[in-house]
Amino acid sequence: MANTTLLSHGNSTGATSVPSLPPMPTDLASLWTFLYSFTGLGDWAKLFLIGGAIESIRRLMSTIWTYILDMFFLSAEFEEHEEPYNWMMVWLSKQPSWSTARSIQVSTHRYGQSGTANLLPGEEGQPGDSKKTVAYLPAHNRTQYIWFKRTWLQISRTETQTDMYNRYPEQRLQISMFTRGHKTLNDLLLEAKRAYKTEAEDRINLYVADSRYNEWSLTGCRPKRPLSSVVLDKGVKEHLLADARDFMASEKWYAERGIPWRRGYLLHGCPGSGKTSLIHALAGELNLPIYVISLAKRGLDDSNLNELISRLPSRSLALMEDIDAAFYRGLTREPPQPEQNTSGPPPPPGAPPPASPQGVTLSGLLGAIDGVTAQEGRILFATTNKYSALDPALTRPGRLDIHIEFELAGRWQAEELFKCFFPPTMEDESEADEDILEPLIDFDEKSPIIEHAASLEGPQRLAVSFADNREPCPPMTAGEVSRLAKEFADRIPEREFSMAAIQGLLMQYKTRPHLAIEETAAWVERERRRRTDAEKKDTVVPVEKIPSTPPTTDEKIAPSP
Ligand SMILES: Nc1ncnc2c1ncn2[C@@H]1O[C@H](COP(=O)(O)OP(=O)(O)OP(=O)(O)O)[C@@H](O)[C@H]1O
Repeated sequence: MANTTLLSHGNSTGATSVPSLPPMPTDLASLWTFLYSFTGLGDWAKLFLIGGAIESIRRLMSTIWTYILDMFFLSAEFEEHEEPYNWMMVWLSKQPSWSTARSIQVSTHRYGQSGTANLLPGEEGQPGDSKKTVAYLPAHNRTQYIWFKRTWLQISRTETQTDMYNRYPEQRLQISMFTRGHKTLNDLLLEAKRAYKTEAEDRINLYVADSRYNEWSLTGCRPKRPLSSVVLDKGVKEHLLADARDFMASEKWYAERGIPWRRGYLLHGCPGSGKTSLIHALAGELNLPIYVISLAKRGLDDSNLNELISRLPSRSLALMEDIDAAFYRGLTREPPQPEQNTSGPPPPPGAPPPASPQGVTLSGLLGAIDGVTAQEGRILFATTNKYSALDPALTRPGRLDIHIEFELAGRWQAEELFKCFFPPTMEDESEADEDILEPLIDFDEKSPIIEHAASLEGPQRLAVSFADNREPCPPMTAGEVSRLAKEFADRIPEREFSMAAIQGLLMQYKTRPHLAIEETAAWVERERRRRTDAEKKDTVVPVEKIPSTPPTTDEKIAPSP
């Protein structure tokens, strides 16, 4: 009241009067009464309380819902760099649901299966093409539903960013299902794995190191190569196969004697003699995937290599090609020397030494091959063309137990290779009939194409030889093939050319065995001349110019590092 009086007094000049304020609160109750006296604030308080209550109820409901979902829904995630992702994608591509789905991805990706898949459903394609059709898959960033054995599956595919430039986006697949136990998921995985394996039955999976995660990643697969197509001196491949089979079946034997269950093979010798081809064929026989280790790969150092080798799955085949070439100046136990920078300004004082060009050292490699972290149950194959450059520590038993030398082709190998190229297509005739087939090379008796080819000379003749490779091979009995093979081998000098070179010769006459034999002597002369010229010039032998591109059967398992 005193205030009011005061104000009244102040307004004695005739100004309008101001209503009096409630007294200032002195305790909590009066503070509440004081605040409540402001009508707007009271409404705000009500709103606040109601909003808070609604949000709490929403959160509670969400927790209960998540709990219910967790109880009744099972959610499985698949990441692109892991193998189950490929199983699932192959399985999904086989589901008929996508042919009627409203939102799909049309994909030519084969998820670890080899070959291309470019045909559309119903499309015929060229003869000889792969008959694989493009796959229909669930679209990205959409949730889709399909049934699996009366269980409802919710499928979502997403792409996650792995670095700030999103250079290597990673695909993820999430499958949720309305089920309490893991049985349905196991059944699904089993079915997907089976579908994947059926597709890959006659193939070998190839893995290389993925530098992003330093993990193995499936790069593709190759058709299995029949062991019979690799022609080596008698008994070599049989011995190797028997040894590898025995090793795979001897886990207990190794454990009982405390010997690490590992086996190493070193294949050495001249280029193009079948080292890689043999490994490829053996992997197919043993049904093992191949893990290619490129020691010269940029960024691979001792610790990465160690980690990779320790991550090799048991029962796998690790391949180190050109093991000598992986090292900067041959294999040595010396630590890597940093390169001398002879050009450009000298490094500032205190600057770190330049990075060594040598990522993996010999001691790092030795440790990785048989160190404590090295995986058990794996077979290691190493190849080299420079056996003498290898350190004895690397080639000692325990690391590389069996060494096999590959020589230039012998006559017997040339003969067998010829038989591989021209298998018999007719039943053997009686002995009497076989005699009629003599003499072996008789161009008068051959088809007009052969007659024409025989009448040509030099490069023209070579050009015709490729153009005519589409002609069917003349039918031959086993007896005739044997005689032709012998005739061919007699014209190949013993241990002078590699099997790859002889294969190159036969490739030019894929369907004309007689012409191949006829051409052999000239080919040998040409090769010798080329070699002498190259030796004179001391240069690399250039590959012979080929007039048209024949189909290639490059059997390299992995690209050279
Ligand atoms: N012994 C062989 N039997 C059958 N084919 C062979 C043989 N040797 C080589 N070839 C053929 O030659 C080509 C090259 O063979 P491969 O790559 O296996 O030789 P390599 O010894 O591993 O050569 P490099 O040492 O240069 O890597 C392949 O196409 C393969 O089919």
